Amino acid sequence: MDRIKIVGGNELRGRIPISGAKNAALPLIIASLLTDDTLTLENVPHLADVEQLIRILGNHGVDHSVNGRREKQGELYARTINFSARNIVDTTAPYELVSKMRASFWVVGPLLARMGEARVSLPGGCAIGTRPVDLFIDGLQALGAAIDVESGYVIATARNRLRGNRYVFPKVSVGATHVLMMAATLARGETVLENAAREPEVVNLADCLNAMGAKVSGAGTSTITIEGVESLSGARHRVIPDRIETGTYAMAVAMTGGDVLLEGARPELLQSALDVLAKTGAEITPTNEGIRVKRNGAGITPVDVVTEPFPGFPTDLQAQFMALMTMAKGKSHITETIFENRFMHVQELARLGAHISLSGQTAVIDGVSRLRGAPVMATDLRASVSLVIAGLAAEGETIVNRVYHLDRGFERLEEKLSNCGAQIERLSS
Ligand SMILES: CC(=O)N[C@H]1[C@@H](OP(=O)(O)OP(=O)(O)OC[C@H]2O[C@@H](n3ccc(=O)[nH]c3=O)[C@H](O)[C@@H]2O)O[C@H](CO)[C@@H](O)[C@@H]1O
Ligand SMILES: C=C(OP(=O)(O)O)C(=O)O
Repeated sequence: MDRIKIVGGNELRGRIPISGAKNAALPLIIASLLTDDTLTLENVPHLADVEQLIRILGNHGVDHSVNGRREKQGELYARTINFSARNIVDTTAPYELVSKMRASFWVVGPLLARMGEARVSLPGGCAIGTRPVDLFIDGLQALGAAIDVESGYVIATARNRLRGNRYVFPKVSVGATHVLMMAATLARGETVLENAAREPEVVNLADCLNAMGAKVSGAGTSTITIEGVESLSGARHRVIPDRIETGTYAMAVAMTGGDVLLEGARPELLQSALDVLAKTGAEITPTNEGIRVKRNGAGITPVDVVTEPFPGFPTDLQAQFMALMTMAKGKSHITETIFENRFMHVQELARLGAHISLSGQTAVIDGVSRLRGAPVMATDLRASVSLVIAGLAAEGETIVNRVYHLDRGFERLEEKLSNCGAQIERLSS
């Protein structure tokens, strides 16, 4: 299994190109199931989750072709991928494929809306909480679907087309918002989703659906209205830059010190996180090319954060921010409100010398003046990258095990960081 070796202590200086967002690309790829025309997606990142989803869609009969730029002998990046779901040959998404990734469950919406049936395994994904699917089931039932859960599969049918309805989410859910929005595009009549997720990825999906001929309004607010249409067409659409990757590298610079331009990053996608970073003492400057992050000399000021749905501080940056706070000049509190088990990085950061105690859903971090490298291991994607950030600032060598978590969500991580002066390499075994 591959590992990442980091020798910490170098400042980061240079430019980091921000990739297309994993969490935007995944629902957009799934939206290709809604039409028998070609959906062309630009700026699709090369990530394990994307490749896995393409395999899952292939199983349903979706063809794809890839174009992109190639750097040296490496993989294609900044890819444009054409998806064609002309013939859907199978409406079952099997356990072997779906159990590896949460978002693959979302095929349930388009398959049901277009084919009138879907049989989808209950999902897997990052081990950060129980992650039930009750809101998907409730919401699809509100649109007229009949749903059974049998032997680990959700079996959904809507023989006479889904029917538009009003559905109020009892809790904000990004995934359930994506799925109900996609399903409602082909339903009979109007659907109104209230207490919907307002994440930029929801807006990106709504824009794509509208380019395909859907009638979606209000995405980005908590009320989304969808007027169902008979069918959708093909379109060409661009994946937004990854706000979590942006925030991750911004926190890395805030931690190591230095000066980096995050190319192509868009500040409005992560304003709350940038505001918090500015309070820690980092200098954040939006430019025509992206976001410039700088920290020279001065130490890191402790700041308290609470994770919240967008536009609040994102749970997907909680672990990275905790890494930064381990070296702050004093005590900070981080409260996780989205997932009940998203503190797996705490004990690993402690291996590097961090002082963190847990009190329910709040971590209390007592900043230390230095971290020391150590072998560490993480159980999920963002926790893994928090260990990379800490390793970049720690003295000596850090080995991060279970790199496959990182490969799910960070494109060319070692290359992007080493181009800015980090000593980081992948050890293949
Ligand atoms: C691929 C992708 O985009 N993943 C993101 C998505 O995950 P995902 O879409 O899975 O997250 P949700 O927004 O659905 O989860 C929010 C909360 O709602 C709960 N819930 C969700 C659905 C449901 O049926 N019942 C229920 O109780 C979840 O357990 C969690 O406590 O949004 C999360 C919250 O911003 C991010 O951390 C993930 O990176
Ligand atoms: C939790 C994440 O992904 P997933 O929802 O696919 O598990 C993430 O991207 O941080």
